[in-house]
Amino acid sequence: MSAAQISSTVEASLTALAVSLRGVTKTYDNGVMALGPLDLAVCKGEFISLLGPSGCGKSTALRIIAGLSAPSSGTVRVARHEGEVQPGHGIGFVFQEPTLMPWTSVRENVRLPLKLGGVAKAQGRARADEALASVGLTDFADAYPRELSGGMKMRVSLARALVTDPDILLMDEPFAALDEITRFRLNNDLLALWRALGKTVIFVTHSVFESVYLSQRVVVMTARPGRIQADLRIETVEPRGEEFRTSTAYSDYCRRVSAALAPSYSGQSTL
Ligand SMILES: Nc1ncnc2c1ncn2[C@@H]1O[C@H](COP(=O)(O)OP(=O)(O)OP(=O)(O)O)[C@@H](O)[C@H]1O
Repeated sequence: MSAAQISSTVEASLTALAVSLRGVTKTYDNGVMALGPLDLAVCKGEFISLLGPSGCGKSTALRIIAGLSAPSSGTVRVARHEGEVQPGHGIGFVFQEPTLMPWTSVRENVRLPLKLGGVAKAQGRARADEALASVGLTDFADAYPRELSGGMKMRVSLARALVTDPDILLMDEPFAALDEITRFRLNNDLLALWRALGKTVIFVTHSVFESVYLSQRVVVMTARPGRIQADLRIETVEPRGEEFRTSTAYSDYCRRVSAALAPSYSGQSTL
């Protein structure tokens, strides 16, 4: 292969990446070494889960990708469909807590990022309604957060993250506080949205089962400072559904991910 061919191959593989972290470390002001060095590459349109013991730096990694926190060293690259941008741009973030404003309607909660971005009210309301439709909450646009169940609040939070049409969705244990039936339903709805919208998703979870069910890749992190312990590809027939959740392939993957996680909790505690 000629030098020109090699360089165009390298360029093509870089443009296919949504997120790339190289040698990223994070040491907080209190001296806690939270992360790294962490190397992680996520392709455009990929759905990956980050799994690891409590305190290993999963949220820190998401915050760095979102541009909410600066790495102590290393490089972070984030790309939108049309090219590279600063960390934080073209990104939607869903937190574990829905963090809705209780004094205003569901529609106004979802419109907030557009309002902050200066989008005109009528246009913002139309886009908020579209985002609410995508999460099945059209009939609740005028409701107040106190009138919603936990699962519905999380759907609103997801709609608020989608309303700016980000290419990358960062999700930090979004379903951890929900009961199992609601969680399974939201897992299925999230997969349907991901297939329909073609977003890149980086999903933090403590659940081996959830990570295997949702992701194309499960990235297992070591105990703090978090590094990559294992990177497992989950290959199965798409679209996924209850057939996959109850299959032997699913339990085999869960066993493999659990085995990859074991060194993180069988060593000395860093909690
Ligand atoms: N702002 C901060 N200042 C100081 N230390 C911090 C800060 N944020 C996080 N840490 C520490 O950094 C480490 C990693 O935290 P982080 O929240 O990223 O881990 P995590 O893997 O997401 O944890 P969990 O799974 O419990 O949510 C922890 O030891 C935490 O106490």
